[in-house]
Amino acid sequence: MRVFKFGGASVKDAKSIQNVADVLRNEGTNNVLVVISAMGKMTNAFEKVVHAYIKDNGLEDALEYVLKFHTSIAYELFARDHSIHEKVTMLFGKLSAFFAQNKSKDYDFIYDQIVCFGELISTTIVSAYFSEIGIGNNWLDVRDLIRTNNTFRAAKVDWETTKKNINQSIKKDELNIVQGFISSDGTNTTTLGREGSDFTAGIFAYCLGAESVTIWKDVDGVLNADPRAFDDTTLLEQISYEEAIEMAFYGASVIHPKTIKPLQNLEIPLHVRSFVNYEKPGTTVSKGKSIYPEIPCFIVKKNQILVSISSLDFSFMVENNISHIFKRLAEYQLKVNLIQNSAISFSVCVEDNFNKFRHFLEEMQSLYKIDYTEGLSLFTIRHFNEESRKAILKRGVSLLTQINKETLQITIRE
Ligand SMILES: Nc1ncnc2c1ncn2[C@@H]1O[C@H](COP(=O)(O)OP(=O)(O)O)[C@@H](O)[C@H]1O
Ligand SMILES: N[C@@H](CC(=O)OP(=O)(O)O)C(=O)O
Repeated sequence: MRVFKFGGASVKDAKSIQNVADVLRNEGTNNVLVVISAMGKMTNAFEKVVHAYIKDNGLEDALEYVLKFHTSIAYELFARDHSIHEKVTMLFGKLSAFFAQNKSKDYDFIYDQIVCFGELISTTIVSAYFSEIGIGNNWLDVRDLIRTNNTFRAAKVDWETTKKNINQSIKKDELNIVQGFISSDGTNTTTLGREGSDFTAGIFAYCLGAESVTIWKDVDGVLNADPRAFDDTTLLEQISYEEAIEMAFYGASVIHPKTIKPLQNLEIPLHVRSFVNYEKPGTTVSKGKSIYPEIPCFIVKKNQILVSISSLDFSFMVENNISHIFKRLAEYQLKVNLIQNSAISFSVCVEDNFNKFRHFLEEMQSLYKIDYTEGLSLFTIRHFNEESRKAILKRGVSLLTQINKETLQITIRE
């Protein structure tokens, strides 16, 4: 069986959904399982519904936006009297029923019960469209298949139950359609973490012992840099699982990091291909050659804060105070991207995704001498050479550099 994953960008409007059908016709639909994400940026839009519901402010507008988005796509794809419109209305009815019945104040629980509708609606529309144009398919509710614990928004997979469920339900000689990102603890909906649909594809491939996984993208494959941040990019034809994990670790946003391990365990090749130029082979991630062509790869992380911490009495920064600092960094959910230590100062480059840096600072300033610079970019170059290093240094003032065997990292004020 082949597993395909179509992300939000591939189903962002009616035309894109028609294009997905073209891709499948070209690839063949027998013995295929398709994982589909919410359309376009709909998960972000459903997050706004969550905030509005919790704050009890603006819920109607937030809902109206997602409803209009989906209904207009459905009206473009189907006749006015098609049963899909009723199905979409029913799904929104289920969401309203949740608002009416919910008594929980647990943010993460509420989040999962709401955002899951992005994937439920997208797969319902895509499945109906495929049926309409003669592509028979088997729509499945992935919540009956992927079993997790109840850590809402970051659920952990129960692999044994999931494998059993999947192998009992998937029709191997048909086109199966499932939702990415969402799952269940047996009672309630859970989610696997933002951008988790790639991981869903990895879960299915592992449980089915699939022949391959293909992630269909709006780019030709894995490039040596994000084309949104770099002008000249080159397609990587082949990378190893380890290289893909390294790239994801440093922040390349092209493949979700959790996807690789289950595939590597069974040596299932992962293809990253273009849903626009679908005749092209794209990138293959598999066992073997680390990277081909062997060129420097660039990863950039914006909005970094470089913090330099030294003791107030000029004593050395050693185990006891560094361990204390790390404990606090974890408590304030500051993501550490780079660490450098010298005798009296300890530097970290962090990301403040939860707006907690100010609180961290307040606490630390009473204990240590702190210098910090905000608004930096952290550039990582895998397989660096002198030319690539110079190219990055041209982008601004370098504040901190670190070199590992294959990897150069530079914090820059652009
Ligand atoms: N190294 C890279 N190679 C290819 N694309 C990359 C890379 N790094 C970042 N990207 C970006 O990832 C985008 C595709 O991811 P995304 O929009 O999240 O797709 P999806 O809708 O499938 O989740 C590309 O348009 C590209 O801008
Ligand atoms: N819709 C979810 C899951 C996902 O993976 O989406 P995408 O494939 O569009 O990145 C999200 O946006 O987080």
